[in-house]
Amino acid sequence: MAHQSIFGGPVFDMARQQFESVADILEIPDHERGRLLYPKRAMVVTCPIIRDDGQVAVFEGYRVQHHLTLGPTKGGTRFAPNVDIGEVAALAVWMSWKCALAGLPYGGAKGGIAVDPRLLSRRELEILSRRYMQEMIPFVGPHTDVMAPDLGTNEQVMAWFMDTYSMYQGRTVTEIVTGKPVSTGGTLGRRDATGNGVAHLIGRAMLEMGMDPRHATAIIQGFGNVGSVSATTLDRQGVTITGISDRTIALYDPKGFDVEKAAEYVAEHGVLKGFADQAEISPDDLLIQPCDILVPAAVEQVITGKNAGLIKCRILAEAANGPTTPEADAILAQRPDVFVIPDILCNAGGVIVSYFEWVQDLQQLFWNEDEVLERLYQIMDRGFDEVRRLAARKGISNRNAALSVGVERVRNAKNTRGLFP
Ligand SMILES: NC(=O)C1=CN([C@@H]2O[C@H](COP(=O)(O)OP(=O)(O)OC[C@H]3O[C@@H](n4cnc5c(N)ncnc54)[C@H](O)[C@@H]3O)[C@@H](O)[C@H]2O)C=CC1
Ligand SMILES: O=C(O)CCC(=O)C(=O)O
Repeated sequence: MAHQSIFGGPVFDMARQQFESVADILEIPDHERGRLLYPKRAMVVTCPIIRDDGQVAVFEGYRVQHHLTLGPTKGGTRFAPNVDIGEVAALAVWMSWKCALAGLPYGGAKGGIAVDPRLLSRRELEILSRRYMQEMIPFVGPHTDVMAPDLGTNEQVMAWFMDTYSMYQGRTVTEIVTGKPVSTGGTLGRRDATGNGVAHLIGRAMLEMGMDPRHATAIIQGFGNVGSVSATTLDRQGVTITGISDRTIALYDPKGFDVEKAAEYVAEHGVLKGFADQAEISPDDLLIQPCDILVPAAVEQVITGKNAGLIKCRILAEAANGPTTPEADAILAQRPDVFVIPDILCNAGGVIVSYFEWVQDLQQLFWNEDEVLERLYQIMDRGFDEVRRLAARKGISNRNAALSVGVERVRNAKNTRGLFP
């Protein structure tokens, strides 16, 4: 970039550093780098709503479309208090490499509203969701940009997005968002897809390392959609879940937790606090307890230069986007005892099944759950094999291998289309 970009901040800086490392490995010339890294389009909207007490509150919303070279852009929408344009841009960049690694015909996008959804009533949440989609209408479309759930959003929010867009069009447009309830054009298998995919690839890593799930322990940070499904799926495979946490509490018990019960508790109370408070541990300490599998499934930048040397897992399965900083990566590069399943590979199950949902909505032809799962695992296995082969051949980390495949696919498509696609 010839001038200071508006895309900055610690999370975008991470995406930029990762990209530069991989661009060096791939020997991408300088003149191609800015075009590959910086987002194509970004939108900032102001969403006013009338609160239940009659006061007007104003929230800022964002949507960043990273590249449109391979098809529409795709990615989730995040409702969280500290969302900003830099974070959303980084998440959009990661979506691009993730979709390309999985071979999906999409560029990456991400959106969000700077709001704590837990502080809104259901009515306020609905109005804000609808207002955000209304503001985004000129910017999105089933062949332009297709939203999905992310941190702080869920199937219900997707249903409101779809309904708002459809009312504007005067017809039902289910293919405008994915991650919808099955009753309104959603696909079987999407709700559990990300966590299922995470558990599937942990299974692949355990197989490669000769580990028996029945003798393995796991610690999961974050107990929302992705964390709770990863935990319950691993539990069903025989893994003992010795640590769980959310934003309210971290719990550790070497004997293991009944994670089905924990999920029921969270479904009823919204948070883990109160579930097994006698096992409370500090959130920082949870991450450095001995375990075979550590699954960050919450927010960015939790494995850092400070704790990367202290974590005691054999598998680090990045269910969250961007949980590991470049400083931590440098430390992990000196730790062959830790097998990293990088985020763009590990959590790709969500967008892969979103792609299936979009295809089904476009065709109005719906698949059964076995078909969804079979195709999901096929794509995830292909990605895992590709990453492991490239990492071995080039002697690079799994993260650099995964990013190399994604970045190179986008680069090839851009170069084949020409300079101004
Ligand atoms: N929902 C999806 O399909 C996908 C989500 N992801 C990523 O997975 C991660 C989690 O997303 P979801 O489960 O959908 O969100 P969610 O909103 O359903 O759950 C988030 C969980 O993390 C906890 N949490 C938040 N801040 C925390 C902190 N500082 N420490 C510990 N726990 C914290 C929350 O209390 C909650 O339990 C995010 O990084 C998201 O980008 C990635 C791919 C797809
Ligand atoms: O399902 C999707 O389209 C995107 C999910 C997502 O936001 C992610 O993979 O980070």
